[in-house]
Amino acid sequence: MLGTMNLSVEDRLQGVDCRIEPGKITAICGPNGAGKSTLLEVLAGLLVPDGGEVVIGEQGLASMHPRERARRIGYLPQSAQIAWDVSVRSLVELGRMPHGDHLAEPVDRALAALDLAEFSDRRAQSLSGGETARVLLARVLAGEPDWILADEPLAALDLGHQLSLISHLRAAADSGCGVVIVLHDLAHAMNFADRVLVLSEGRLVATEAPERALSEERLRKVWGVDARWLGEAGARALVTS
Ligand SMILES: Nc1ncnc2c1ncn2[C@@H]1O[C@H](COP(=O)(O)OP(=O)(O)OP(=O)(O)O)[C@@H](O)[C@H]1O
Repeated sequence: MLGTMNLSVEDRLQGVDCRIEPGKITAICGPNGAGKSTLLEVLAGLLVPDGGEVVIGEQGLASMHPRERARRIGYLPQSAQIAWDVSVRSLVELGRMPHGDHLAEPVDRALAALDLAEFSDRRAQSLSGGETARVLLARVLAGEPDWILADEPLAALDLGHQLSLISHLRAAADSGCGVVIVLHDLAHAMNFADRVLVLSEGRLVATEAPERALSEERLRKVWGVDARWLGEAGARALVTS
């Protein structure tokens, strides 16, 4: 379990209590500035809250050794860029650093999962935005963390790679990993997440199954949008009119 108790960060998050389960995909949704990235950074241990705490299993995140934290949590920031002039494979291998080993198998698996085997020898800095996003996620997967925390991982991907990425995140969740993703695309959250946390102005206003968390009434209240869900469970589309 990854959870927070009475978390606060300046005027960005207030009194956030959440409990996130392993083996599931949890989406964090909310309007711009609601505090989604802030919550993810705090969950990853990259931002120290002003109040409250983050717990992972039975342990407070603050008391965990940084190497242990890096082994347990793989974090993918929003719009990340690659600063090193190295090959794609070398970059993905950096995911093994917290383990202090050079195991090839998890690196090969991560490269294959993200359709990157043919890019292995390319210079990482020569990739397109979407390819870069896939390489950075492959680095996270190569570390085989218990938790994957990803901020808008679908944003730079074309539709085919979005769906492929979602299926790999689902496979990670099915193998017991807890997957937490910030998503602006509410249809993706509705169709692919097991739980949805909704943030509004720094407060958590829902932690529920997607159908309830993203009800039409909540879209009106939180996003200020009149929209309707069409289609069947698992294949919903959001229309505005
Ligand atoms: N480093 C920072 N210092 C102070 N305030 C910040 C900082 N980063 C973000 N904020 C503010 O905190 C609030 C929450 O920001 P955050 O990035 O968590 O929102 P978000 O929900 O992820 O937004 P978006 O959908 O636009 O990415 C915003 O009002 C933002 O301006």
